Amino acid sequence: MLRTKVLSLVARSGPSRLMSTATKLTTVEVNDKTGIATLTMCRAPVNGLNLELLKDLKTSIDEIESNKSRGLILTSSNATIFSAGLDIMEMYNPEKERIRAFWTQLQEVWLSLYGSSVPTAAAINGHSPAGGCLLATSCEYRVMLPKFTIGLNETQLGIVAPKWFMSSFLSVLPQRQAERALNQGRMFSTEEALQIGLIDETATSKEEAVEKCAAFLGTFARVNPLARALTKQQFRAADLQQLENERKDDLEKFLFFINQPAVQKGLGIYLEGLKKKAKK
Ligand SMILES: CCCCC/C=C/C(=O)SCCNC(=O)CCNC(=O)[C@H](O)C(C)(C)COP(=O)(O)OP(=O)(O)OC[C@H]1O[C@@H](n2cnc3c(N)ncnc32)[C@H](O)[C@@H]1OP(=O)(O)O
Repeated sequence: MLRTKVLSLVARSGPSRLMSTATKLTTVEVNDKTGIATLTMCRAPVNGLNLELLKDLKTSIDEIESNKSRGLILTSSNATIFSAGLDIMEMYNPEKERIRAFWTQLQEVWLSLYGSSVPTAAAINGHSPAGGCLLATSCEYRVMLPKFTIGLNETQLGIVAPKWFMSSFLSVLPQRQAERALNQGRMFSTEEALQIGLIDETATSKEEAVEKCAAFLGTFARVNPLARALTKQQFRAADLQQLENERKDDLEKFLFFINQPAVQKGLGIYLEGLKKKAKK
């Protein structure tokens, strides 16, 4: 399943250029006028975060970082789903080595995105549960389309969001709201998310969401990039350092938890429910 990723400038058309195509689980397009990179997740059917998509995300974020883009907009090629979160198939009856690689890669993606020196925004053009919400809340700004849902619903699956998922959530919501939402595994509608402050703006189309994200990123045009990046990173340093310090421990805790028979049983039932719903 491992593939080689070719990183190069592969196409130039109009005002934007495609930076990476490679495996096609992510694409990166840079607007030549604004210098803003749009990172699009494109793993059918629901942008489930499996090992390969996580690898592509990490490579693309690093690429955007090293190309000194003026900003990063994260979005999805799916018309109704931003990301369905972690691919549950990675965690259900897992293969020993692969699940280690999977969790390690998820940690890598979070460290890169949450700690990115480039300003970040999410154009949330579809549902965004759990890991999808983690990606969105790791960005600095969120614009969402109506009639979708976002939240950390882990407790609904009988699993527990790790500390660093909470860190991203807490960088957006006040502690009281975050704690209640996580305990309930609550999914917010677009309108509710706006009201509570989980998202910053709404938009009626993906194009408008991307434009609004670009306008937010444009507010940094006159700010010294180094000063801005260091300020952002200082705000996030404690959260990032905590995971850096506890990475091995976090992995072992995850493995222990996910391999509990009761957790496996719960995931099996949840998956069954998803599949039944999809067939209807
Ligand atoms: C112990 C450590 C905890 C770690 C923290 C965990 C974080 C996570 O991210 S766990 C994953 C949580 N995600 C969810 O609960 C989302 C579940 N999915 C949905 O709610 C919906 O699928 C949807 C709202 C995202 C999209 O709905 P819809 O457009 O109606 O699509 P379908 O439900 O019909 O799904 C199509 C297809 O995709 C499969 N699928 C959906 N989500 C996942 C997923 N997260 N992982 C794996 N597979 C998923 C679904 O089963 C359907 O499959 P088929 O039946 O084979 O078509």
